[in-house]
Amino acid sequence: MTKLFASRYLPEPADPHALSGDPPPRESGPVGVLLVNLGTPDEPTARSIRRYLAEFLSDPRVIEIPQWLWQIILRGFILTRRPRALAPRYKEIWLEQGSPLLVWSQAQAQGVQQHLADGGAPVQVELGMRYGNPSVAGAMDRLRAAGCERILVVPMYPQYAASTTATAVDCVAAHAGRLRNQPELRFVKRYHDDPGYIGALAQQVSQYWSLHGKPQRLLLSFHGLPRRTVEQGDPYHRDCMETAMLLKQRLGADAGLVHVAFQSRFGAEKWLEPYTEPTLRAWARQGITQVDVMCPGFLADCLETREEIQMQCRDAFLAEGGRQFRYLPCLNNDPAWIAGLARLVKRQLAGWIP
Ligand SMILES: C=CC1=C(C)c2cc3[nH]c(cc4nc(cc5[nH]c(cc1n2)c(C)c5CCC(=O)O)C(CCC(=O)O)=C4C)c(C)c3C=C
Ligand SMILES: [Fe+2]
Ligand SMILES: [Fe+2]
Repeated sequence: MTKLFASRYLPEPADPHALSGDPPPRESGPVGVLLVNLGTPDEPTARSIRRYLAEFLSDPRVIEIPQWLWQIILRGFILTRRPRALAPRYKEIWLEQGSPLLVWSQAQAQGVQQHLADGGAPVQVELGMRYGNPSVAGAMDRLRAAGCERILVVPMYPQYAASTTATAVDCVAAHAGRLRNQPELRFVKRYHDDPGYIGALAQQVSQYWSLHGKPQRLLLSFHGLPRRTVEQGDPYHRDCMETAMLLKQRLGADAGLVHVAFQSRFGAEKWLEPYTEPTLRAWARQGITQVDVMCPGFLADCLETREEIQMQCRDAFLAEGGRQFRYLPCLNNDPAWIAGLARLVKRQLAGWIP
């Protein structure tokens, strides 16, 4: 019977004491921490970008229109043009070690691992990408192979959204669904108000201002979402506004200095407003000449921050008469942020580590 059918589950490492009547005490492995980020192309080439976008944009959590219709549009129009248009934009931001999103996410995983190891916690940290490499399934398998019976999943999005956080949870659950011997799983939902996160953002801004002076306005640019998804119950907009309010409070900023906008609109539908680039253009036309822009929802610099904000939005602001556009980088490997993330992870591991 067993030889006739392949198992529907993935093979497990054999337990040498299975079926023994008197097994020795179990050896406890480390606790696993799985940081999940979005993913990025392997190379800044049209071919690699096409593979990435095909996976990303086929996720029904990201594009909610019926798949039969969407796949016609995606395969017939988007994947035939967009990858070639994006390749030079990715090339401009590519780092020696690879895509910035991957490089910074790896640095964050290593940094948290180091902090927890220094604190004596028996923890193994892995990075998994929702789309592309290194995959979530591969990262979970590495943790299982290291003996992790418990895994804390931390989506690398401080503000919860169905198209980012929930799809990361789905992806972990889908892999767990292929396992016979599942690990115990915990998921972090959001940390948009976490003191370590807000403190690291505030410190970055205030240090910059004490060195270079304040601008007329600081724009906090968050990734957008279709407005409809928020009307249907996605809590993302409120999370963003709460982050902005807390950051404003921590900065002790004067009224009118800090503003919020939403970037990276995709498609014809209405997205969350105000939109980042039109806001910057309008400000320049109204006579605002100095702006600082930061993207607090992105923990790592990537195409959407380096190219869309630092290059495209800068050009738009200057073209309309703006004089000084300063982009404040994402938290990346900022030591205050890495320490804050390690504290957050430790808190979430309560009961799992001493
Ligand atoms: C089309 C729908 C999209 C939704 C909804 C969306 C939400 C969303 N995305 C991020 C973070 C990132 N997005 C990135 C790139 C990117 N995003 C979309 C589309 C949606 N995003 C596309 C098509 C792309 C690829 C680039 C492009 O074609 O314009 C990235 C950068 C990846 C990189 O390689 O550098 C990030 C990060 C969030 C946080 C979010 C919802 C809150
Ligand atoms: Fe996006
Ligand atoms: Fe974009």
